[in-house]
Amino acid sequence: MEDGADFQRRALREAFGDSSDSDADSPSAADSRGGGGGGGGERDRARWEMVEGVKGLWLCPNFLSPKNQSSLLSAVNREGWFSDDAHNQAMRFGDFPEWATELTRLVREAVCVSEISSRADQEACPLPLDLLWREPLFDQLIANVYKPGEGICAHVDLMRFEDGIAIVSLESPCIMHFTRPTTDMEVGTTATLEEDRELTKRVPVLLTPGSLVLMSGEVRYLWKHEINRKPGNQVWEGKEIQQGRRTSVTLRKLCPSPPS
Ligand SMILES: O=C(O)CCC(=O)C(=O)O
Ligand SMILES: [Fe+2]
Repeated sequence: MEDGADFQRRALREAFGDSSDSDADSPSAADSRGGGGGGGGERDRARWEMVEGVKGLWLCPNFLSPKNQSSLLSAVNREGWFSDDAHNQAMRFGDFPEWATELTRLVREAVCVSEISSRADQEACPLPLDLLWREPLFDQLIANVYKPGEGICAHVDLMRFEDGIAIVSLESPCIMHFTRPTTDMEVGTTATLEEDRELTKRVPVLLTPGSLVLMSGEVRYLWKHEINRKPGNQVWEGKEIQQGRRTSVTLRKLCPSPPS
């Protein structure tokens, strides 16, 4: 029997259908993934990987096709936020530019029309359904531009944002590290401080251009994330990643403000 989640997935798939009302400047559902060619309604499903050991962390490496990555990058650049070198971060609250509304729609679609990697629990969903169907899904965006060597310190996103955070990566690939500090309960359960430190988990995740990360629950509230692009810290499968400029778009939802 079809359960509620199956129904919602199917309904959304039908709603998006294979329409291809693509706008040259905004990523469109019709060719958001795959090789970026052809149109004709052919599109790969979003392929999701559950990051082992980090509850609530999901990676979709094929979220945007190369063509859609360049459309999104042009749309971000056209905002003029980064036209002078001194600026490397821009934020928008509430009123999203059209491309960000479209990007939000694509995130929802990628969760609904998806393929879960066989290692993951097939029932698992990259975003809990109550978050997936909230309106709006996101109302705050940050665009970040990083020069080679630049990154972001380990942090948990501010509590003024709700659960359910998305990060879209463009241009240079990078490794994001997730760390979960030892909880008070765990401290002292090992014989030595050295062993205590071992309990601190550190998980690297490769963010390739066009990928999407979703964080909810434990990873959003209990884990820190960090990008350290100083030499020696971006090593994947034994090789140092060649660094170029990296742009990211982070989408979040503000918590309702307390009544005044
Ligand atoms: O640039 C990124 O990939 C992450 C940005 C981030 O974590 C943040 O702005 O809170
Ligand atoms: Fe963050």
